[in-house]
Amino acid sequence: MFLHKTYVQPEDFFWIESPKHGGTGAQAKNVSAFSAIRRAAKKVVGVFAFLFSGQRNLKPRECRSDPGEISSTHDRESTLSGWTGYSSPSTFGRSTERKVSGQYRFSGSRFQNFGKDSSSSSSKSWQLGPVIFSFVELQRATANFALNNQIGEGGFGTVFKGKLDDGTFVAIKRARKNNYGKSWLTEFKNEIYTLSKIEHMNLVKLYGFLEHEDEKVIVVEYVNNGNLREHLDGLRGNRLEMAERLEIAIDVAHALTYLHTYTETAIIHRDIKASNILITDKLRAKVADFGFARLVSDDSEATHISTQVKGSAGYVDPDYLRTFQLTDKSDVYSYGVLLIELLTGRRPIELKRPRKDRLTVKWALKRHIEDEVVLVMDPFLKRNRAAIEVAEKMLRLASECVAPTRGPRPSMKDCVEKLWGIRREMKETMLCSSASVSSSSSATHSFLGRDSDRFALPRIIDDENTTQLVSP
Ligand SMILES: Nc1ncnc2c1ncn2[C@@H]1O[C@H](COP(=O)(O)OP(=O)(O)OP(=O)(O)O)[C@@H](O)[C@H]1O
Repeated sequence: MFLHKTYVQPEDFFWIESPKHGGTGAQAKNVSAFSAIRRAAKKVVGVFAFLFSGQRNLKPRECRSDPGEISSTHDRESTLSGWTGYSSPSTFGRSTERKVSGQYRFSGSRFQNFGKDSSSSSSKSWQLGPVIFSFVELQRATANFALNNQIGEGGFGTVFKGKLDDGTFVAIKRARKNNYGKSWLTEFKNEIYTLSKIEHMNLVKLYGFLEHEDEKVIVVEYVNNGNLREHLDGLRGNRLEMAERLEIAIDVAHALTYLHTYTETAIIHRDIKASNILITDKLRAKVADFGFARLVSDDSEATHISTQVKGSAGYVDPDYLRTFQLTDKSDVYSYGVLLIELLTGRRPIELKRPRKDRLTVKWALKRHIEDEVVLVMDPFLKRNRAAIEVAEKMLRLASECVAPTRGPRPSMKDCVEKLWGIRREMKETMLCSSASVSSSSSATHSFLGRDSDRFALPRIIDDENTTQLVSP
């Protein structure tokens, strides 16, 4: 419960930890629900004031107003809470190649969500919107940032697993202290701002942050089963099966479609890669790490934004590298690389391989042209008919995504539709194979749903259709 915590006064633009509010005393616990709600509202105002500081001197009251500015998007956003994958037909087919807005805009809808949720006095305050944590609280959550709570390391800093006072597990991203350049600070604010605007089951949720003296910390939803790269490397138990890889591909495609098409302001992630795809215990995917993300305005005239190139080696769109023009199709390129990574198990760049095989995309596409898809498949994947068919179709889709120029690349929404088609066909193939196997022999088959909440896929244990594993 955080309603007793420090709240930003509306007139403040920067949060300063105040001992007067920082404790967990009985007095604080006794605040009425009404005053708690008001204080939490002020705190949300403060979060956004913090984000806007240095960009424009925005008074909190102004955040709420400007109905003209928000009216076109508000209805859409309000229909999106609890989004499950498909919605907002009005946006079907609209171009998502839009230009970056000059200033970040705040729609005000978060206040409305806040008002709605706050009727429950038992709700956790981060559910009402991002909150500002105290350092003491985060120290408590991580046993003073103990080494054994460390779960990751990235360009930004160190990631810790933490347990908040209310029992919620969180991931706490603590910035490296010698890191504080201008662009780094932008990355920090960017991640908070972008995450605060989004809500989707395939994207990590922002709970709050801390900016106090030289401490910069982001607190997000904890995703408990490592990242995709760890799964492909076999560091997380069983290797992923083809059906599981396909589910992950669909989850990531949903997340990107949401970001490109259904958010109030379109968002380009800019750093899609396997280590930024977090995996749940049910083997579902959540996209993380919005440090490089860019918001784009809804100007249908604009086709791109010009920006300094950001991203990770092997995943960056060559068209973006060449032109410095960023569009949502740059995410589509990275997504194509990710599809190939899912199929092959290889990293995009593998320096230990012979020169001609080092660039995985090039290597895989050559095999695709030569009709040797089975040789591209991760050696740990079963080679049954259904899996090979999925590999062929996924590779075809990946080859479209990694087209050298952005024009012919599909949108993420197109990818979602194609992937659902692949999934449907895989299910049919599996059912056919399963039926023919059981009628011609006593081969066993079972219906397992280890991977998915969606619905169980048949998993053929019999390997009658297995082709010989040929090492590439
Ligand atoms: N919400 C989370 N839940 C669980 N683990 C996480 C979470 N966020 C990050 N991690 C773990 O920490 C690792 C590093 O995450 P982080 O987002 O800091 O990487 P990064 O800074 O983007 O790295 P890079 O700069 O190389 O892109 C992830 O690969 C993941 O294993």
